[in-house]
Amino acid sequence: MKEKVVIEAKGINKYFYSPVKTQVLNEVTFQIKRGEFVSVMGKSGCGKSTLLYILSTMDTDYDGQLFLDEELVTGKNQNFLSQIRNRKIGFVFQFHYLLNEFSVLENVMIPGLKLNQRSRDELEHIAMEKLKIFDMQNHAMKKPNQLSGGQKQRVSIARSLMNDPLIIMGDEPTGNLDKKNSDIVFNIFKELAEEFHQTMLIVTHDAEFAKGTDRIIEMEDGRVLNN
Ligand SMILES: Nc1ncnc2c1ncn2[C@@H]1O[C@H](COP(=O)(O)OP(=O)(O)OP(=O)(O)O)[C@@H](O)[C@H]1O
Repeated sequence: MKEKVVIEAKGINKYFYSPVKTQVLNEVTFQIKRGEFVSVMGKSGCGKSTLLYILSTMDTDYDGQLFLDEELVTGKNQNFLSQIRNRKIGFVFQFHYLLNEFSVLENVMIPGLKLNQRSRDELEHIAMEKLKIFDMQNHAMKKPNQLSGGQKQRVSIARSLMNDPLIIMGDEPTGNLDKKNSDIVFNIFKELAEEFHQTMLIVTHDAEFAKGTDRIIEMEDGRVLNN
């Protein structure tokens, strides 16, 4: 069976204008198919985060075309784009952005509230199921600041799964962790790839992490070297 193309970037160019016009992405073109676990690597400043902002529809100021789930998203209005983000994309960042005033369970539920369709009971049930995947159900009632760094990152990944996203995008998800916790987090991503066929695009400096993914997109000076 031919796998669906989940992300397609076609000739993406991006410029920043301060202090002078500088091209930071140069004809970026690639496809990611369903179930692929892909990492993006390249030296600091080569454009990885800039690319991720565009792919996640947060930055709309670029030339070229972006298709998500075989639908053109370039040029669509903010309302449409926020729907796409909430329904189709799960985010995992270097710093977890969990909210300390809410419990672990409530933090995982937050992306679910944005879809506005399910009752609180349903959302709690789904969030608990997501925590169970990572063996974090016994921490559900704690506050994030009562968890270790690795546990916080597991909660962030559980949160990214809340709306069963088509794709998970990560920006340095192991960047702030020691070796032991990086390995734990990598194994979680690997499990999502193998057991759930989850499509994932992860920006990383961690060569060991990247080696374990299905494919590495290498960037240099705003270009993709291998597509
Ligand atoms: N808002 C901005 N205005 C001007 N230049 C910017 C802006 N944001 C990023 N840049 C420049 O664009 C280039 C790409 O930055 P980007 O953050 O995408 O790199 P990166 O590969 O993610 O780097 P790192 O690995 O250090 O996070 C860099 O030269 C950076 O200085």
